[in-house]
Amino acid sequence: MPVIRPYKWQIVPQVALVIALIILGSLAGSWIGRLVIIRSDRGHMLSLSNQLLKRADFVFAEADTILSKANATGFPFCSASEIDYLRDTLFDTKYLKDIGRVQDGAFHCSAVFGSAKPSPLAKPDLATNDGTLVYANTPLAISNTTAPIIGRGNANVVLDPTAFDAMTDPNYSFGILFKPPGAQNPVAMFGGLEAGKRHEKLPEGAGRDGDIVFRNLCGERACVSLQAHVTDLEEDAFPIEASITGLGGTLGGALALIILLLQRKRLSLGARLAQALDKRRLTVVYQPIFDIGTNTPRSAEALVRWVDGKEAIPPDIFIPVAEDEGLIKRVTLSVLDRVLADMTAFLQADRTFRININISAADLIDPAFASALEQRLRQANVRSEQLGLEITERSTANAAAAVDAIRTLRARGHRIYIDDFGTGYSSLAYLGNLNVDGIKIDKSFTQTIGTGSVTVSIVPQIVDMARVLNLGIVVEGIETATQRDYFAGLQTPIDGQGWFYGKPVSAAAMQELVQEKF
Ligand SMILES: Nc1nc2c(ncn2[C@@H]2O[C@H](COP(=O)(O)O[C@H]3[C@@H](O)[C@H](n4cnc5c(=O)[nH]c(N)nc54)O[C@@H]3COP(=O)(O)O)[C@@H](O)[C@H]2O)c(=O)[nH]1
Repeated sequence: MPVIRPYKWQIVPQVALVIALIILGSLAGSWIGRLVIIRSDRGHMLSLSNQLLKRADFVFAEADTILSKANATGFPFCSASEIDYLRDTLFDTKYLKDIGRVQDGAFHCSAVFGSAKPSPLAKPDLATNDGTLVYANTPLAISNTTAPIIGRGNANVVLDPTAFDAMTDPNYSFGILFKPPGAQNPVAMFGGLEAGKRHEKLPEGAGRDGDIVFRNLCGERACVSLQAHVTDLEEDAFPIEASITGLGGTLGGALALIILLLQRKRLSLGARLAQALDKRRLTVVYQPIFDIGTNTPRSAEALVRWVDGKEAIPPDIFIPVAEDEGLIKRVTLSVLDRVLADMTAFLQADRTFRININISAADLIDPAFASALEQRLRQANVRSEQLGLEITERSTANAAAAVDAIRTLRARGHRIYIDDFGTGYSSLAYLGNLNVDGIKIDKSFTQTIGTGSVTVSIVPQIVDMARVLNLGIVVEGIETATQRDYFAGLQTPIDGQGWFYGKPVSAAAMQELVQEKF
């Protein structure tokens, strides 16, 4: 009987499972959330730095073009017509605030100021060999702001200090650096990051340094340095991470509930089976086994059936439950009881006929099993030779115990067959040591016959080896005449079982079929 534990001892592991899966789900969710966020941050940094670089290259290219134009206006220096020309030119630019004319280190006129009193130019932050002068942050006369200025020859241009404002992101700081041809180091012109500061590992690179993640990249005329504090990114991503963590926890909890429901269903199947056994509700059908050569029935396999209310529960489902719940020995004996109730008279009338029942590993190694069989058979006046036992390869895993048990059962007169042969791990040599009477070749081999499958090619080898080891052969799952003919052609005594000979039927129908064939 299954051990029924008190309710409180059943509930503790269930609650523990739910909590464990919620925690595991949350941890997995948090881990996935962080991965998603890191990936999305990386993607965002890459795209933002590319956009900034594109804009920077455009701004500096525009400055370069306009400087060339301003140096070659063709008008008299700072004349009204030159100033008009500069104004027209400025009007067409996108990121310039002014175009000025300079001479002998002094500013003379510009598009915005017109003609002015010459004023000396400040000291540039960078002067290159080709005469480019770079002013990173120059106070503007027309407003309180500062702006970057680039000069060359007798002209200079004021760059729009807001050129990158539309691209700012509160979580990221950037620096836009101008890299004139021939300059050793670029000069920071826009953005909060200044040239030469930590993390500006220019020219190229991306990575993490302490709390800071950075990405630096350079184009033709400009370099971009983009950085963010990991803590800011994490803070910003917190709602997403929390949602994914919550989702993970919920999925973990749902999984735990599904496991518990399935477990409960399985447990309740066990309880229902125990009840069916108490009320003797299991029945048996019989499938005849024929001598393929003579086409005569020699034995039959008893197959258990369980109809619970209106639901027919297949043995594939309830036998494993019976094995797990410690009910399998009761199932086996109840099958035997049913076989004896159905077949005793028939077996007494034909002492050569045999019924096979399926037994499990637990039956095989149970020292009381052989006696339980003997007692029932004696009472019914049925010979041990008339009850065959089918065991699976799995149930012989404990080889030493299996060998002993098989020896005992054979000594009492039972024939022992290895069922579903070929689906497990045992070789024919291993079967030689087990000392069984025969093998039942699994129906999966039979079904490949006539299909050209390579699996067919090992069937003759199995048959030959079985012959060498003096093992009886039963082929399962014969459904067609082609399959039957194939085995008949192997010129060795083989028994066959399958729908071709007859489906599993009631005891009365099976007896009728056998009597018809004799
Ligand atoms: N421990 C016990 N196991 C048992 C018992 N009764 C059955 N079983 C095992 O359950 C598995 C499924 O059995 P079942 O649904 O009864 O299927 C059997 C046949 O109906 C089926 N079969 C027979 N001929 C054919 C065929 O031509 N084609 C085809 N597709 N199927 C066919 O095969 C099953 C018989 O298999 P086997 O036992 O390997 O000979 C099954 O593993 C049973 O063993 C029980 O009382 N105790």
